[in-house]
Amino acid sequence: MDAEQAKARMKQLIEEIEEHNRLYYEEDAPRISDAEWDKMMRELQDLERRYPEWADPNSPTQRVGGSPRQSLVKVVHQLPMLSLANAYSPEELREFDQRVRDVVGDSVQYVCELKIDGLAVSLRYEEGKLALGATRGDGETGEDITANLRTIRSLPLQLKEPLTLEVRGEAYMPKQTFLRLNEEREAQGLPLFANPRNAAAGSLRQLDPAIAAKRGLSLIVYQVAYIEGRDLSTHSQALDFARSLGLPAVGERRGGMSIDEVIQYIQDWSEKRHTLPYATDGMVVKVDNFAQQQVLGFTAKSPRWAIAYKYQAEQAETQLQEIVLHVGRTGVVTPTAVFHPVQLAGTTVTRASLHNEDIIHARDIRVGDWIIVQKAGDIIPEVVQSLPNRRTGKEKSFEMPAACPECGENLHKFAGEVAWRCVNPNCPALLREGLIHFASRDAMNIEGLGETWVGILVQKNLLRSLPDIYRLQRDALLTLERMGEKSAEKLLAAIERSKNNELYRFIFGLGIRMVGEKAAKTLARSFGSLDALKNASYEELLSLRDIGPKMAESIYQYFHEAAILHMLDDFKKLGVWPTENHIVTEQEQKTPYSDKVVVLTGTLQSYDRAEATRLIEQLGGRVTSSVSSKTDILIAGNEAGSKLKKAEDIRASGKQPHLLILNEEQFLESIAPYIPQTNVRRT
Ligand SMILES: NC(=O)c1ccc[n+]([C@@H]2O[C@H](COP(=O)([O-])OP(=O)(O)OC[C@H]3O[C@@H](n4cnc5c(N)ncnc54)[C@H](O)[C@@H]3O)[C@@H](O)[C@H]2O)c1
Ligand SMILES: [Zn+2]
Repeated sequence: MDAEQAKARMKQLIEEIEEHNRLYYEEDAPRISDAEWDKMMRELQDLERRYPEWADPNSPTQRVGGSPRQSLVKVVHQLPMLSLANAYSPEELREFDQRVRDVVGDSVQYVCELKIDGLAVSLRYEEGKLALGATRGDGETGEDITANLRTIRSLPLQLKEPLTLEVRGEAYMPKQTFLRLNEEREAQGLPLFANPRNAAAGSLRQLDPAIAAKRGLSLIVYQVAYIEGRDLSTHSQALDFARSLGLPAVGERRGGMSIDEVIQYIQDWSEKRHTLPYATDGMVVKVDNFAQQQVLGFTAKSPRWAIAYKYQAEQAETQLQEIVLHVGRTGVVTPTAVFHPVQLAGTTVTRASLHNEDIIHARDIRVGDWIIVQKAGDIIPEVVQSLPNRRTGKEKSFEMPAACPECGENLHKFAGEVAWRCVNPNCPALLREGLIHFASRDAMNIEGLGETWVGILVQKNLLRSLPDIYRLQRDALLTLERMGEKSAEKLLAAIERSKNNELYRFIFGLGIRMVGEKAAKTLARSFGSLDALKNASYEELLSLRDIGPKMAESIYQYFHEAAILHMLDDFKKLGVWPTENHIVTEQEQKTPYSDKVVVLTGTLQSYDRAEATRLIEQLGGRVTSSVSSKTDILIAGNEAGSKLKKAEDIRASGKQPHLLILNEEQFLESIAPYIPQTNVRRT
């Protein structure tokens, strides 16, 4: 490669890496595997080393993470939050050790800690109380996620001593929780998270703490950045002290090691780590002594006193036996690879989702092929590639059938989608999955009506639609094998009880495409009844908080389908027609903002400008940008300046004596009765 080619390649790599960083750090939805990303990054680092004259000072090799999300309040870190340099082999660890000893001498001792795959957060306690929690962001500026972090049970809100300090840690989603979350999302037809790290990041970086609270996140503290009035001399000591204060300091750790011992320790954990409840992707090696750390210092991107050893994703070769198809609740037909059992990251694996037809063809995967499988993020099995040179000629290319494997109707592919769907509303697969979802805990919560009984009841023709649940009779149930008197009564009682459910549960249970629990709550609160929701226009739907054009379209279409309207009639006749008690609509209820002219100034901690604007508009107000005698309400956040002054002047001058000036707290109070409860705090 000549210099010109190298220059072009570097530019191309930077562009690609930046796009993937955006998807990964800002959207929490990576499109390539970590291994692929690491490879690009290494190539770029290598080129920059060989052609320093072309190296871009703003290259992703010189920067940490991504930009903070616009909708969240930004936090400037008092001490920057950095990334870690990586090592992929014992040789690279020895090189690291050499660099360290060149600077601080041979007395150095290392601490090793398992590297949990989550997201870095910084936590500030003031006089023992949790005061601020933030994401890493770009290392300099992160996002305020205090409200979400408060919902993590392993995190103390109050330390055992009233100290002011800052610690860093990894917020993560345990493996089981992650798998369950993705199962739920799949059932709801929502996009899946690629790995626990993205799931944890996605949960913490959104605006509703109620959602974070439900996501079962956990946290481990791996660094004490600062403690007021304490002299600690080693990292190990600092973590022990953090633990004594009640902080969940990292437990899988060992100190006092030479580099040989470090390499052995890493080896010892390479298999054992799979038995931990959380996903790990490496081992962090740190110089223990703070004075030595200080001498070593930092690069722009990472400390020179630490390095992350990354474990290779475990891979295995096996033979693909068949590709089976599963029809989900939304009708999406997903191909799954079934192969000879292999051991991967501590479990026996026999299947892996192939996601869709395009992926199968892009990776040229044929039935009968030898394939390489691995666990992505060491959790979800995936087929990496086929091994074409081991083919015998008997392998068969996969072809998506034209008809649904469950009902035989033609499958459809919608514009812009890669998935094939069964759109037959009477497809037994759709019916079965739909019933399971309707009865599930977060929807109508009908205890006893799980996968097994739904399967049986559908098979026996006792359930042919959702409303059929409310037509089940005791006698019919008792004809079923393994259904005793007691269970039948319990089931019928649970069904009866569900008639009194909140409206949102019913809306969520309907399984409208893209409508998750949160959107269902918004719809319930905004429309108050199914009759109103049924008749909502596309524009009305679109005007709601959290509902974008695609979702609005999906809801609108749903309620304009004859079969659906027929089904809703059925529900109504059966007395299943929940309504919302606290309806909020502009027409029915005047709010403090109805017909008011409102100006926002300064920064609010709870909402960004766009959101606050939308809220006020939903409550009937009109938001303008400048203060005048027509202004009715001024909402003044932190650092409110000239507009606040002008409003005070106008009020004092008598031109608009009723001009109301609210600080953030008063603003929150004024809107609280009209928005869904979001202040979920542990008690
Ligand atoms: N697939 C993609 O598109 C894509 C894009 C960008 C980044 N990535 C992945 O992200 C990685 C880079 O991200 P990064 O900069 O966050 O680096 P990193 O995750 O490799 O290492 C730094 C992080 O490790 C974490 N950590 C866990 N345990 C720790 C401990 N005991 N001590 C110190 N830190 C600990 C901290 O959160 C710290 O910020 C890449 O290796 C790549 O795998 C993937
Ligand atoms: Zn079908």
